[in-house]
Amino acid sequence: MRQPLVAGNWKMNGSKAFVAELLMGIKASSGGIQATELAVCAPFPYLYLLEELLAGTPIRYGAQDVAFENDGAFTGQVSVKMLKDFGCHYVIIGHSERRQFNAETDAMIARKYAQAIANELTPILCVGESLTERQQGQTEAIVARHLDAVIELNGVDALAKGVIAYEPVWAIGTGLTATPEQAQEVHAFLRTRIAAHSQPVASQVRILYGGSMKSNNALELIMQPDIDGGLIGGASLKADEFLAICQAGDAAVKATAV
Ligand SMILES: O=C(CO)COP(=O)(O)O
Repeated sequence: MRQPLVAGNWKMNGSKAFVAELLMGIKASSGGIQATELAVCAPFPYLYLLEELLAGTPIRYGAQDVAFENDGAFTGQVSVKMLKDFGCHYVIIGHSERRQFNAETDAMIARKYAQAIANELTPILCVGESLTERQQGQTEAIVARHLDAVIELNGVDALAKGVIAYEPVWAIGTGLTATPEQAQEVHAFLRTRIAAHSQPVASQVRILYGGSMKSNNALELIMQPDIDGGLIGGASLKADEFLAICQAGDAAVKATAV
C-alpha cells in the first residue's frame, strides 16, 4: 500500500487567531498518527504562521494555488519560489473552484504543474467532473482531459513528483460523498490511464479522494485499492475531525498489512 496522505484544504477560511488555534489542536493530537502523512494547505497570508507553528513537526504544509511564471510583472500572483521561501512542501493546482471562478484552463494548470516540479514543490493536481458531466456519462472523458493536459506538457514521469486528487465537483461541500465504489472506479481509471504511459509511475503515484470526506466515511474510502488518502475541505477546519480522518488512514494501513 502507498503511504496515505491526508491533506487539508482550508480554502478561503481563517484568521490569525483561528489558524493558531487549529494548528495547536492538530499538533496536540497528531502524535498518535503513525503511518499517515498529514498536510495542511492554507491561504497565502497565513503561510508565515504555518512556518512558525509547524517547525520541528512532521506536518507538511502548502498553498492552494501558484503562478505559472517565476517572477516579474504579474500583479497579484504568488510564485513557486515565494512558497518555497515560506517552507511550503505542497501546492494545490487546478482545484475545481479555481477552474470555475478564476477561469483556469488545462493549459494554465499544466504550466503551474511545470513550475512546481521545476522548483521541487510537490503539486496536488485536482481533477473531477461536474454533476451534469457525470449525468451525461462524461466522467472519464473529463478526468482524462484534466490528466492528459499535464502529461502532454510535463511528461508522465512528472506525475511521480506530484499527487493527484480526484474531486467530483458535485461532492464538494455538498455533503454528497461519492460512494467508495464510484470513487474507486474513477481512481482505477486514472491509474490505468497513467499505466498506459508508465507502469512504475502508475504504481507509485498517490491518488487522493476529495469531496465531503469526513471521519464517518474516510475509512471505507481509503480502504479502496486505488484511493491513497484524502483532500479535505470543510472537515479540515476542525482539529478533531481532521485527525479522525488521519486515523482512518492509519487504520487502513493496519487493515491491509494483515
Ligand atoms: O474541495 C475539497 C478539497 O479540496 C473538498 O471539500 P469538502 O471536503 O468541503 O467537500
